[in-house]
Amino acid sequence: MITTLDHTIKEYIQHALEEAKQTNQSVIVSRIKEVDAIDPLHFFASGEEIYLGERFFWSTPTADFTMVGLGNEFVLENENRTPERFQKIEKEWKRFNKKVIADHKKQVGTGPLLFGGFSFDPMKEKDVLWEAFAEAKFVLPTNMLTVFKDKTYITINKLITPMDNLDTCIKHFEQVGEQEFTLFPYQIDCEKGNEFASIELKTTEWVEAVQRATADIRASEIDKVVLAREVHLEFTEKIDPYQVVGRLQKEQPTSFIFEFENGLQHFVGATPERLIKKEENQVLSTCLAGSIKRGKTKSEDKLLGNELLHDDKNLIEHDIVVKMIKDAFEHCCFEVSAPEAPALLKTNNIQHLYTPVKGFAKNGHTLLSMVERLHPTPALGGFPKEKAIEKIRELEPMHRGWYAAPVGWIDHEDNGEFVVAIRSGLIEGNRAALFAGCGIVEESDPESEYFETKMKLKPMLSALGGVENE
Ligand SMILES: C=C(O[C@H]1C=CC=C(C(=O)O)[C@@H]1O)C(=O)O
Ligand SMILES: [Mg+2]
Repeated sequence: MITTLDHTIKEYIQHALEEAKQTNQSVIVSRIKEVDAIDPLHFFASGEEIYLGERFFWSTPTADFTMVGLGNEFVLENENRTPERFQKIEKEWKRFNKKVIADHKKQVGTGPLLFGGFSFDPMKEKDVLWEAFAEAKFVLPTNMLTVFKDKTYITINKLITPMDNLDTCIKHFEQVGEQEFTLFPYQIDCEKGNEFASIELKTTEWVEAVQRATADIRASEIDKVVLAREVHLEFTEKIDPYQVVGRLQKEQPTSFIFEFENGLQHFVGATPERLIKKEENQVLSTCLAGSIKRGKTKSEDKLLGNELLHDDKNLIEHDIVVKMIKDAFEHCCFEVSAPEAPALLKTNNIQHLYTPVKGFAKNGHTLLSMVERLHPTPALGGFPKEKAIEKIRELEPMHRGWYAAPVGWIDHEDNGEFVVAIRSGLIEGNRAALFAGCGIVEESDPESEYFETKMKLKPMLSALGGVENE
């Protein structure tokens, strides 16, 4: 389906091209259209032929906000091993002049925006699994679907360079009519499970690492450290990414679902943990740490929740996170507020202690500067921050890559949202590596922490086809 651009849009593109030529700087032109409802998973699948390896999927809890990107119009990435990796993305993004053509009033999450993420620890030597993932990588999607409540939008982006010619630019916007995406006949079978061939658990090394960590905490080297383990799975057939995302959406409605394609590898997960959300100068973070299983009945579930709310070990684990996030907010926000005591946040497989922290960003404190300050919170790293990261490097028998690191989006007005990429896995062909970690404090018992990682692996295991024996 080819849409014909009307006169004013053509003129708009022409002006952008003239500007690019005059200033010798590329200009981003972003055309947003409100359209009839499109199913996000179908839109995602419709990009398979042309955009495989260059797609992303994002939805917030209860799926009231979903974004799907198809095609990398351009990529900003760096291998900086210092905090500069955050600033560099922000600086490069700000450098582009952005022009927005819209036929409706402004809607956050449409128009020019970057989607991507960072690695957990850029100082850790790369390993084979994560070799292709940069320390920071963000993409401007060529086509993007945004669904907010009952409204659906399509954004088409183009990086117009001084070398471009007008006809190709106009064609770019003409060729991608929203109709094409609705007609894709893909059927997503969320019921069908994958048949799994083998599983590698790496249990012993991890339990030993937890024992060493508790000894170091007792020796007052550190207050808390989060240690993670990985599980490797192999299936008899290629894993279907739509099935995984579809099942995560269905089974984890209280989590953020994310999928980021990096060539043949897909980093995917369902995390309940928001790192930061910024809308104008309003900012919101969540402290999520301290865990217990779900009950089999309503009353057992309630009892377990109450036990968690009063459990000293879990409260210590949680309070360390609240203190750090509040301190970070005090530095860059005014009117910082948080409830006195944690509440419960329940996902399908686990319940957590939960404290939201709110504030208003002071002038000059941008979304990525706050991501930099917060990462990693003690829910993913530990406390004190630098010592905890060193401990993880020393004790953890794996490479985290993008696991437990910030993944999310940022628009051209510094609005956006980042989560921490936990309850996640890296998928390639018929293989998956899944990750789960636990906050280790002085009172931690390796056996119960191991059990906790098993609960945290369940969302991804189930989405992959319901392997029960992990
Ligand atoms: C590090 C993970 O979870 C963190 C988030 C919530 C609760 C946690 C805990 O109770 O240990 C962890 O700090 C993970 O799921 O891999
Ligand atoms: Mg825990």
